[in-house]
Amino acid sequence: KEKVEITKEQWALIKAILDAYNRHQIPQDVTKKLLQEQYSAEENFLLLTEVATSQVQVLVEFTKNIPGFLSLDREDQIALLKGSAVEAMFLRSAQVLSKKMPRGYTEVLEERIRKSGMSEEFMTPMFNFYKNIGELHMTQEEQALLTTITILTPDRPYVKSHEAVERLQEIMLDVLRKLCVLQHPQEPQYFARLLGRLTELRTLHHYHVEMLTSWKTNDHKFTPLLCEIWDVQ
Ligand SMILES: Cc1cccc(C)c1Nc1c(-c2c(F)cccc2F)nc2cccc(C)n12
Repeated sequence: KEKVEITKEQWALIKAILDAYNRHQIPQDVTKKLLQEQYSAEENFLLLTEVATSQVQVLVEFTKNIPGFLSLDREDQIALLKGSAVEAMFLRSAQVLSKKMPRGYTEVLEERIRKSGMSEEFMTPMFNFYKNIGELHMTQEEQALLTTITILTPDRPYVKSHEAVERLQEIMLDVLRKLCVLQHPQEPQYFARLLGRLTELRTLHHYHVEMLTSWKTNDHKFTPLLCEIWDVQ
């Protein structure tokens, strides 16, 4: 039986990332609107655009608090954010949709997604992902670390110092691996299952690019921040 030891420094890292992850949540006024506004495809899409924009803002704040991230090359920081945003947002919305949020927020969000004029071919894999994440019953620490590992993916477009990002990601992977062994002793393959979700995220990322194009074609409006993060004209 492998003896797993999490060092003092690694506990401090876990705590810093978890605090940042919990500190940066979507503002109440945005989530309140989800419960109040009426249901039409247009209204649902508008609300999801607001939630998406808010999720990007929350993501940028969270990323700035990842230990070591601000020491990376400035342009690489931008490249990592642009390259990982939708994957981190899929993880964040999966966590919201899989746990029972207060006041039926989860059901309302799901309902609005299903009735926002999104094509079936994207809806199915997306809700499949949400179900797969839900079945993992990840702890808060695991969610925050998995999001951090997604952001610190070295092979995003335009990343120059590949090694510097890889080194940082490896530190996080080692912490997550140990945490999984300690928190899921009955499931030796749990860490591997978590990493398998990162592969699923890449597929959803490709679907998302197509979604953006089809929304654009149907003349859907985005906010300037969403246009900037996903290079939409
Ligand atoms: C907030 C939300 C939650 C679940 C599903 C969806 C479709 C959304 N909304 C959007 C997403 C998006 C995301 F924010 C998280 C996950 C996957 C995503 F497709 N991306 C975009 C891009 C332009 C406009 C919107 C409305 N939009």
